[in-house]
Amino acid sequence: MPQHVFASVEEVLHSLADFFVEQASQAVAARGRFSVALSGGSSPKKLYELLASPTYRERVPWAETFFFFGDERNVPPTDAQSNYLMAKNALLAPLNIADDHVFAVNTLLPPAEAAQAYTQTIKAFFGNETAQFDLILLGLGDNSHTASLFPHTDVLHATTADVQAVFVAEVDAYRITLTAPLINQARTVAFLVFGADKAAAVRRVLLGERNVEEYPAQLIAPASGEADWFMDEAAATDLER
Ligand SMILES: O=C1O[C@H](COP(=O)(O)O)[C@@H](O)[C@H](O)[C@H]1O
Repeated sequence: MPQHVFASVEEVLHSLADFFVEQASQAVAARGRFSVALSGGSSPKKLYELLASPTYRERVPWAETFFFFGDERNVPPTDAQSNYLMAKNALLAPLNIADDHVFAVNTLLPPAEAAQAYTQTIKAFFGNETAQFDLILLGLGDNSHTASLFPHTDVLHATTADVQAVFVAEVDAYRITLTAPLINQARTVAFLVFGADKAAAVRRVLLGERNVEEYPAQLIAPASGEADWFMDEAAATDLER
């Protein structure tokens, strides 16, 4: 598992931003476009702001970049909990990304319908080819969830590469998420994790006994190779002992 561990969060973010630039350039050179699924939650906002900053904005082929979401909260796109809204404010609006390059989950539909519609959106984008994102960004919750693959939820048993709605008792809400089989089809997968509160989860997922019900992020095993982990020393600290 390639691990990129740095002392400061700033260094982690720069390393992942450089990785993003590299993946985007390679994808555009090889296939003429770059498809990326963004993560939500608390960690990626700083990455998106960095990518939109003067240091990076000229280095990414934004006109050829197409944005999807790895998971979404069941809230309107104007809600502070919305992953789409966070990405819009931090990345998409500052870069003036065209609307037809952004594929958000339609959360105005009931969750199961929103998931089905998003599956169709992804299928239509990839056409006759396998739905293989160039890059999927992921985070890790302190309970070892990633995307909206939460411990002990039905979606952990999904065998189809699609999008599903899942009721998560722990947050008392529906989430809409790419399934692990769909994530594992990606060309590259990158986790962004920082903070000491994630250290135990990092250790459980990377070094713990296999127990995907308890540690859902263990389901992530891209067919194309191993996922890259971008972490600060605080998050990686328990890997040493
Ligand atoms: O992959 C993801 O992980 C997070 C957990 O990240 P956190 O930074 O909020 O702890 C998850 O909730 C998020 O929606 C997802 O895209």
